[in-house]
Amino acid sequence: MSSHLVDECAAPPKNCFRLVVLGTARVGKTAIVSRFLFNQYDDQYTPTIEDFHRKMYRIRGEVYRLDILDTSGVHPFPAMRRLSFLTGDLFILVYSVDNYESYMEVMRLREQILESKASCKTRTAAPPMIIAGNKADRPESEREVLYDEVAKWVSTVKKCAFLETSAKKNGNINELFQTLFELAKLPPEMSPSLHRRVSIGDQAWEAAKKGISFYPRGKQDDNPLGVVSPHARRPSLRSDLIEAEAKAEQEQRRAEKPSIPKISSALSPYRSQYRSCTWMSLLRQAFQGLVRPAGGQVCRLQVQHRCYNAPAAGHVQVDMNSDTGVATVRLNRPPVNSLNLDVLTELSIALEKLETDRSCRAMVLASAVPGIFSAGLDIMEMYKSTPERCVAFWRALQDAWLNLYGSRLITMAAIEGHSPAGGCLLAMSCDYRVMADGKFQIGLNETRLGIVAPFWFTDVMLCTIGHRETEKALQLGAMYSAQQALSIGLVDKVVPADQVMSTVQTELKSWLQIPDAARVITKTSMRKQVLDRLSSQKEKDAQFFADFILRESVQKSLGAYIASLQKRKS
Ligand SMILES: CCCCC/C=C\CCCC/C=C/C(=O)SCCNC(=O)CCNC(=O)[C@H](O)C(C)(C)COP(=O)(O)OP(=O)(O)OC[C@H]1O[C@@H](n2cnc3c(N)ncnc32)[C@H](O)[C@@H]1OP(=O)(O)O
Repeated sequence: MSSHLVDECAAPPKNCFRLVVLGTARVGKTAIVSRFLFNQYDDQYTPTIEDFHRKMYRIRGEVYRLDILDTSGVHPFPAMRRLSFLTGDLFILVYSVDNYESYMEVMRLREQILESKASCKTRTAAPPMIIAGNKADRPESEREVLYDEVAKWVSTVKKCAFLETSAKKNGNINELFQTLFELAKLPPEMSPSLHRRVSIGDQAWEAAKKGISFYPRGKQDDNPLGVVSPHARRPSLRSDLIEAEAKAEQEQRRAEKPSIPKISSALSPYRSQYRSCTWMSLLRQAFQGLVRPAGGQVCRLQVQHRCYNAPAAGHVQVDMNSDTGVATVRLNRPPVNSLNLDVLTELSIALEKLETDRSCRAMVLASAVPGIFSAGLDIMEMYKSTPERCVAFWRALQDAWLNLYGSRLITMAAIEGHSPAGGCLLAMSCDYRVMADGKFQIGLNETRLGIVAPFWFTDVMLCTIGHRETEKALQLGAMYSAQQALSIGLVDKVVPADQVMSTVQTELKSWLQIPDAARVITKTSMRKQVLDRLSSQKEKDAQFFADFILRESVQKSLGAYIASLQKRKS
């Protein structure tokens, strides 16, 4: 490696770290990051959705990479938030000294991070954290959080430090990072005052990436230096997972755990259990601690790299048209787009990303599998499962639905095939539905499986077709043809299969003419009650689902239904 090369790719995994900054809105998270990276302070408050920064260092001949995730204070995106907990190596939790509630949120955040890390069995439980009591420049009369109270609490928690800071006055910002880096055993030179900041233009950065020295010819400079990447883009979920897995391997090696089974043999038994799961999805589940490989041991990761390098799973394909601001999201899990934990997680994240993409105004939900919109929830997720997996699965469904039903975007369902149960829920949760005429069916058929549609499925159907039709539809587990669905208002338009997409595009034109703000306020006010009803009892609902679905009688019904599906086929 050239001693002068500061290349994003040149940092070995052991030298790559992700710092996640969390806290409620308006506590100064972005201001702290901005001080650290650019020594700048902006008095204007602009809410952050999620900002990503990358700083590269060259320290004692080695290249280091620090990624910084500056998160949203209001957290409407639970999947993204959980991912930030899982992928963070070190954390800054920020509260404002004039806001006691923001301090309480910091205490909650710490618990949630530890919970996430503990659920991911390949990671160590307590990552290094520092608590920042920001806005310490505020007059004492406005102070709501006492220094001593926080110091006392922090003294009782592991791998945690505390400082009061002022991003505005640049008070203790350097110390904040220095203390955190020390706690995390990172090179002290990563602190702002201990390296030379290199301001680098795009061209120079490109030169550096090609290995061309950006120092004057012949001049040697071995002092530590740091450069903020001008092109930092948040890595994809897939890259996040690859990196997190690589880290987990390192941690494990460090812990010198003996006799780790090879992943290929360790995970083999699960391939029959989770039909048509890809290796990628199994790995993800293993990473989430939801699948325990044979012998209950943690998997070897060298092999995982090979698996990740295989074609991406891509159960949810997103195609963003930046000219029109319309994204097309296609479910892609042949043969029937059944919704398992993996698909639901991918869907949630895709929706969250579109939600934060300011250029996106509308979304078409469709299928990449001919003849199927979605066969609903993956029955295999509910059959002979464990309570923990059931809860995780249900949470993923809740999140995906909350993101879809609560989306600010214009959402349209292009139903080009069958759409039972969970598939019908997804379609009903959009603003408009176009369905293909012919043999395809749609409806909430849960009772036919011996299960019961949860209250939020019912609520959405009530809002779509009214009380009387819902009552009949749910009790009978009715499946409707496209024409029948049109007659009760379950879909808005029926057209020949090859015209579904073009009809959606035509309909979208009139929706796109409405000013977004007025439309979003209207949509929110219409949907808020239904969304709030689930949001306020997510955990209770997840637990209830797990208890219900694992009942012996329900399992028996599901078993019989699975057999009937297979019999019908043969
Ligand atoms: C008191 C309050 C209670 C609170 C909560 C309690 C309970 C929770 C309720 C949960 C709500 C549930 C929602 C759901 O979504 S349940 C899923 C319901 N879905 C279905 O019933 C669809 C069943 N499938 C079909 O009807 C057909 O497959 C089709 C969608 C019409 C497509 O037909 P076709 O193209 O002929 O395909 P095949 O039938 O041959 O299927 C291909 C293979 O796929 C398997 N399959 C089908 N659907 C599912 C599914 N949903 N999950 C998993 N696997 C599925 C099918 O068995 C075939 O497999 P094989 O090739 O191995 O035989």
